[in-house]
Amino acid sequence: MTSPSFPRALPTGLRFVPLTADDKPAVLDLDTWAFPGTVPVAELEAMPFPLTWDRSWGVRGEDVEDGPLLGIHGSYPFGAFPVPGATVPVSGLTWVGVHPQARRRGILSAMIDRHLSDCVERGEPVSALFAAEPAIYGRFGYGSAADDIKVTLARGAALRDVPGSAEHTARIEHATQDAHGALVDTVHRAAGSAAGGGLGRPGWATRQTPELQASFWSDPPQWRNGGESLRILVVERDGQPRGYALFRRKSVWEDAGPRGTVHVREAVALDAAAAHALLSRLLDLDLMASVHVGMLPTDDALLGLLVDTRAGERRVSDNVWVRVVDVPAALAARRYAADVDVTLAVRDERLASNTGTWRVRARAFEADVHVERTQAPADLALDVRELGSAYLGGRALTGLAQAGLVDVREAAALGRASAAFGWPVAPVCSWVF
Ligand SMILES: CC(=O)SCCNC(=O)CCNC(=O)[C@H](O)C(C)(C)COP(=O)(O)OP(=O)(O)OC[C@H]1O[C@@H](n2cnc3c(N)ncnc32)[C@H](O)[C@@H]1OP(=O)(O)O
Repeated sequence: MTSPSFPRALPTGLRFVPLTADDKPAVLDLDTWAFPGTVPVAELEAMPFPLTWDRSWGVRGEDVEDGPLLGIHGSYPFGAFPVPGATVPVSGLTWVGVHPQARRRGILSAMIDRHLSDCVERGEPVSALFAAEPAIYGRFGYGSAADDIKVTLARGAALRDVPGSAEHTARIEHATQDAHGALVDTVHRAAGSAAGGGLGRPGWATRQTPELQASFWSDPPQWRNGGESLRILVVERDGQPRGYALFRRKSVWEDAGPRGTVHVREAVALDAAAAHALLSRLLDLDLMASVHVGMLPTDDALLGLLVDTRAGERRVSDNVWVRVVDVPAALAARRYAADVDVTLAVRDERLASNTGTWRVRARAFEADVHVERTQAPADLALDVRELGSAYLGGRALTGLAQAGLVDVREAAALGRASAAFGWPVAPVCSWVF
């Protein structure tokens, strides 16, 4: 891989500084400037911290030895991030913040170039993120690559019968990393790789570092939003865990009586019977009137269990965004859902080594993928942002073309390429990084 051609420099008078654990108070201070909140920095300092320090950068004045930071960003090392039919090293961009007094001077632009350059150096052909605001990242070549569904169901919402559900036992416990970390990890990974009969769910990132694990499981009262401490519902069959839901209940009392709410942070099941066993119990908790389940894939089993397919309120949100950093490496690393032989003219304003026409050849679902630069005419032309949108198989090239985001030069190629770049399992990440 080659270095980015146009790394943008920081505004005059500013410099990048590598961050260490000693910078934690300054990082938290900047973060609370960027993301206003009510929890004092001193209390945040006592909480587990998710960043990997040697992948984290700050921005300071050139003549300031330490003191306040003006910008920060970091990345998580997702060494095995699921993409269609494979895993790829992905750099999860995170904790991006710029002090309000320093905004719109180009600090983020320089931080992104630094990040992309770090990805290139580390051999991470793809970067992914959750976007705070959708208007920010497209200009840097990130494309929205997946959706998730948040659903609110009334207590007792009717579910279809599923054979085998009654054979599950359930336990409800205080959720802790010590007691449940290994179980949750095992079931979470298994659900990702078993999806689609073993095709795997793209985007299904696992919490790969000890820092991410500790942060995921920490449950400080300040983050509970009036709810109880974190609980876990585990459903088991023949003594083996088959699904879990991490949740908290929130008491609400109105004149008419109890109207409590159940907030499910992550619900994962290995098959339809386990999903039924899980959801039927969540929908039957005393004193609760509704159940909010967040960050489900658009093809999730829980949604398919409802008798009334219009039951509840559903909200679709953008989930992970993808930035292809190294086009040939990224395209060769995934598999394709149909035989394909297509030429793509890719534009990338930040990483010139990606710009050009690429021929992609693959057989359906096979690992033997060929990607090479070509002088042949392009069938389709697109920005690297749209390539990122299509990369996990969740956004059809046909739809992007209809929106004018893919330029179709060879009409017959569009449908074939779209079928190949798609994937039978909807991409999603079940937690925000
Ligand atoms: C992966 C994550 O961590 S997501 C979290 C992102 N962080 C936040 O949302 C916290 C609050 N916001 C901030 O900290 C800052 O405003 C940031 C990080 C979003 C932007 O930082 P800045 O240093 O102001 O960005 P910068 O000056 O480099 O702007 C680059 C371009 O993006 C545009 N831009 C930046 N932020 C936004 C935004 N929120 N909405 C729309 N456009 C934006 C700028 O207008 C500029 O456009 P131009 O190139 O046409 O002039």
